[in-house]
Amino acid sequence: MLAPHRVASLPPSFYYIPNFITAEEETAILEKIPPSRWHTLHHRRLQAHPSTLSATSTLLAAPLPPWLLNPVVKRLEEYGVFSETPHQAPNHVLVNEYRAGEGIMPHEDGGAYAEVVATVSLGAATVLDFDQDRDNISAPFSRILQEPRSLLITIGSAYTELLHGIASVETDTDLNEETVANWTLLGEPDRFADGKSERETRISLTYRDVLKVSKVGTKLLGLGRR
Ligand SMILES: O=C(O)CCC(=O)C(=O)O
Ligand SMILES: [Fe+2]
Repeated sequence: MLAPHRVASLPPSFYYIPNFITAEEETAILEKIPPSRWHTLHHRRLQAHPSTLSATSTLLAAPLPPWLLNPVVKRLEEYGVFSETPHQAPNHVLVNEYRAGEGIMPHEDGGAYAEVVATVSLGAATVLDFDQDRDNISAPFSRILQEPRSLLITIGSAYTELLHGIASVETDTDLNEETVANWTLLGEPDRFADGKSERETRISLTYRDVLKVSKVGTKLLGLGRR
């Protein structure tokens, strides 16, 4: 079921699904994001559900909130996205908010998670850059354009071995079939016909399966929520 969505030009395995959720579902999720849970960083805000991982990259077992489960996790199940990870389902979601002009420095994600990452984009489009080494971050090895309501799935070592980042720009430029790996999979390529995409506030939901889960203490200490 995922095969038609494979980004053909890229190793190891990227899949891009435009309109993974509807505009109504997008609005409903955006309205449910709890304002009290934001951690403010230099150039973005983020929140982790059900909680931030411990220093040993362990997750305290707790369910994801309903607004993160429905419809996204149900639909991921239909596509079998997490069917081969240790818990056969995502157990952790990072919510990142970027305003126009904000991004995330090129980084690798480390080994806390199974090698399946599913990212839902809300609110606005952005461009994710992939690079093979830190000395060459000005010329991305590959770029993926993520439209609002789309799903990007990365399977394999891409997130742990490739640097990925989002440039801190107000406008993404030079977008075309040659420079954007998922161009032929876009839902509305005509919107980018002039090669440009203006940034607006984008919220991403990054679904992952954390490998180490601790069931101890969640009930006893009431730590399930943070
Ligand atoms: O917002 C995104 O799409 C990327 C987020 C990311 O790379 C991360 O949180 O590690
Ligand atoms: Fe990352």
